[in-house]
Amino acid sequence: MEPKIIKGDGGYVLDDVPHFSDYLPNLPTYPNPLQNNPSYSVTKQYFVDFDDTVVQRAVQHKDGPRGIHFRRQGPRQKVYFAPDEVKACIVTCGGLCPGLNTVIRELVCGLDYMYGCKNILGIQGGYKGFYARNTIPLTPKIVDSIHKRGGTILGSSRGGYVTSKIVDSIVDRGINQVYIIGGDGTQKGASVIYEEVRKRGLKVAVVGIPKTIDNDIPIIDKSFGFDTAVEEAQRAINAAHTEAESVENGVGLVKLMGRDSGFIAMYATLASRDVDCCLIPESPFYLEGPGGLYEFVGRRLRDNGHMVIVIAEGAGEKVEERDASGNKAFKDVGLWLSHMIKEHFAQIKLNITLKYIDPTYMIRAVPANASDNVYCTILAQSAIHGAMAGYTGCIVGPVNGRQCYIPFYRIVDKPNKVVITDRMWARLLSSTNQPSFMNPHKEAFIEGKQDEMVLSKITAEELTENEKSTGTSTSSSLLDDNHVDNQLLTTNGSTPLRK
Ligand SMILES: Nc1ncnc2c1ncn2[C@@H]1O[C@H](COP(=O)(O)OP(=O)(O)O)[C@@H](O)[C@H]1O
Ligand SMILES: O=P(O)(O)OC[C@H]1O[C@](O)(COP(=O)(O)O)[C@@H](O)[C@@H]1O
Ligand SMILES: [Mg+2]
Repeated sequence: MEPKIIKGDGGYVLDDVPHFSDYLPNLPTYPNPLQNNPSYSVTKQYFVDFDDTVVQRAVQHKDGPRGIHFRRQGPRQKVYFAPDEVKACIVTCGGLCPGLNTVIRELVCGLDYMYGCKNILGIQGGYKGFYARNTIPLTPKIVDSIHKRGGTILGSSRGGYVTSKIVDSIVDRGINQVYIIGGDGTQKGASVIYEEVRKRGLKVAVVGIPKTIDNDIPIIDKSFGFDTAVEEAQRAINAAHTEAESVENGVGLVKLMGRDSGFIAMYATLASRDVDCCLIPESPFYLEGPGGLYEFVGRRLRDNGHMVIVIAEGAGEKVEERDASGNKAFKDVGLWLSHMIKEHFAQIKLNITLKYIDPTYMIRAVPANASDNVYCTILAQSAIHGAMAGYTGCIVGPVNGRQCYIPFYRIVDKPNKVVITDRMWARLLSSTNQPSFMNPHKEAFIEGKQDEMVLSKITAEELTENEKSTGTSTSSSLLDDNHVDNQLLTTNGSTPLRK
């Protein structure tokens, strides 16, 4: 996908999204029907100015370039579809996520109530449903109360992506608006569907709505369902804490989702304050020796009598196999860590009681909470406004709190990960006061990663790279934090921990 870059004064760059007019000149346009809708026409500012854009980086310097911007979402004065011309379809792909049904509901209701489009199809069972299943009609009545249920009424799947068959099905069914709800894998597929649609010269808008509890979609502030998942994870952490504090030397261990990105574990830890140690894929850890996990567990048990550990599923694990979409599939890291901790303390003859809680699917199978429901509504309406206005080849999502249209190529490039040299991870370390495992003199050895020894030492070049990619300059303060951590852990219990 060729980037569509528009440059302006002072280093202004608009990373624009594709539009029908890029490859289909002279299409007819129509006045936006919202102009006659009493709910909107009284709001003079309702239509978005063509030039409205949103800056990617909120923090700016006096003499710095204005930087990258994205096109602001919202209804335009002109639309590229007459209401009865629209044949829309909705598909949900990948793992479940709180809010999927809300997005489906709001797409159906928004298309009907705002633009008078009544021809809407549900594709069942993810991408393969385009060519292997029948569609179902969707109306506001059918979707009226689905937001109260978890999951997706359309069903979902991994794998089964065949571009030509999907686009053939779009053409055969006369579909001209495709709403694709899914995570990073899904949006990669959506991007290829857009390319094929464009190659065939079709007037079909392809718009993605990013979904994933992992929060691994870059550029956007966060993905829908993430908040709900973090909230639901609190119940597991509370249970682990209650169990741990009720016995002598109690250890509660909670495993949360997060294949490559530890956002759920990090935010659930920050929200809870009962967690003593959070382990995520981005931050290698080691068990033995000074600054290692065993030492820290021993210390917390001595000081507090109990402790809680949260571990993300992808933390320090060896990839066992791949799922149908090609994603990493792991052995249970929680079981492995439970076993290792129990064995270690048995060996040093300290009686501990460890309770392992795995709420994996519980945190994503629930309906969306209030804030995610609002977020899903905004995303669905933004997607509709964009497709009606002729935008395509993009996702919708918030950047610095403002909804934008972001070209596919921007988000399929590189997954969003916790940057351990960034302030948020530093906040977590200050909140739990756990070791950073950044001992510059030690290799972080992770059981199961023998083939892929992970070095905990972060090199100067890596820090500089991180600064470049995040625009932060926390590295030196973090190295200081790390220094303090190591001091705390090598004083053999004599230095009081902050907690
Ligand atoms: N690189 C890719 N190109 C095309 N389709 C893909 C790609 N990666 C994943 N998909 C398809 O997208 C769908 C969902 O992907 P998956 O990774 O399982 O979930 P998610 O979208 O939530 O990350 C699957 O049907 C999968 O086959
Ligand atoms: O067992 P499943 O359905 O493959 O789901 C497990 C995966 O789902 C996730 O929560 C989210 O995955 P996607 O967003 O890629 O669908 C991962 O963290 C986890 O590894
Ligand atoms: Mg994914």
